[in-house]
Amino acid sequence: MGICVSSDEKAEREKLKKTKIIFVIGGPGSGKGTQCEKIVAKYGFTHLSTGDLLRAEVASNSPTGSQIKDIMQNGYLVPLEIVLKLLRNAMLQKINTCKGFLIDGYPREIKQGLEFEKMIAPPTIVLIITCSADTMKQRIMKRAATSSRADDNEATIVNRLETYFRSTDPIIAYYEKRGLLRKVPAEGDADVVFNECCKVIDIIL
Ligand SMILES: Nc1ccn([C@@H]2O[C@H](COP(=O)(O)OP(=O)(O)OP(=O)(O)O)[C@@H](O)[C@H]2O)c(=O)n1
Ligand SMILES: Nc1nc2c(ncn2[C@@H]2O[C@H](COP(=O)(O)OP(=O)(O)O)[C@@H](O)[C@H]2O)c(=O)[nH]1
Ligand SMILES: [Mg+2]
Repeated sequence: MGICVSSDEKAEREKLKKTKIIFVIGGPGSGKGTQCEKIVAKYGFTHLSTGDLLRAEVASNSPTGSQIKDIMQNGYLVPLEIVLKLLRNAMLQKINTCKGFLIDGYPREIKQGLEFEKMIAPPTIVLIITCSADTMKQRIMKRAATSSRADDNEATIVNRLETYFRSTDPIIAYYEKRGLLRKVPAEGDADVVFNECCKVIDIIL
């Protein structure tokens, strides 16, 4: 028996396939959010941070929110169906007006990336922002002073870094092999990092 796909759904899929999609990955505190903000200002892309979508879900006190609250507070990964559903809905809300998507903090494991391709579309490129664990730690501790994020504390940072380093090597290898990976070193000043991001983005426009 064939699967019935409505014409609306087909149209949605087609639109998503035509849109530019940039995955922005990098460790906690590497500067993903900062660079995305700059990219939005220059290129008019739509920025969707998976972390922000999940935090909004927790703040809404929905059943899903209470299911994921502790996972996030401890720095572990949320089940991928939950992340993907929130992401797809957010993309569909913007699909008619957006010039392209920056998907910040996604994928966290290869499986998240594969499911995204099945449900949505392949990414145009994968931008990885890289700096040392020490730099990430310092940046998060600085952000912690003003962020009021439940996971911006020393104990959770250790877990977040561990989760990141454990899952990222396979992601890098996977997208590198497909020729989609673009590496931007991020030890320096945010404006210098942005210059490098622009070089990568200008090529896909
Ligand atoms: N694709 C994603 C994105 C986020 N998370 C969960 O949401 C938390 C916060 O994600 P994010 O805001 O992206 O935080 P960090 O990776 O720590 O990055 P940063 O603080 O640098 O933005 C993660 O620790 C994880 O529990 C997840 O499970 N899957
Ligand atoms: N020196 C420097 N600091 C940065 C850079 N990018 C971000 N920061 C700082 O590091 C902290 C974390 O940045 P954020 O964009 O939230 O990183 P994310 O966790 O990867 O989204 C913020 O307080 C920023 O001010 C950078 O390129 N250079
Ligand atoms: Mg962020």
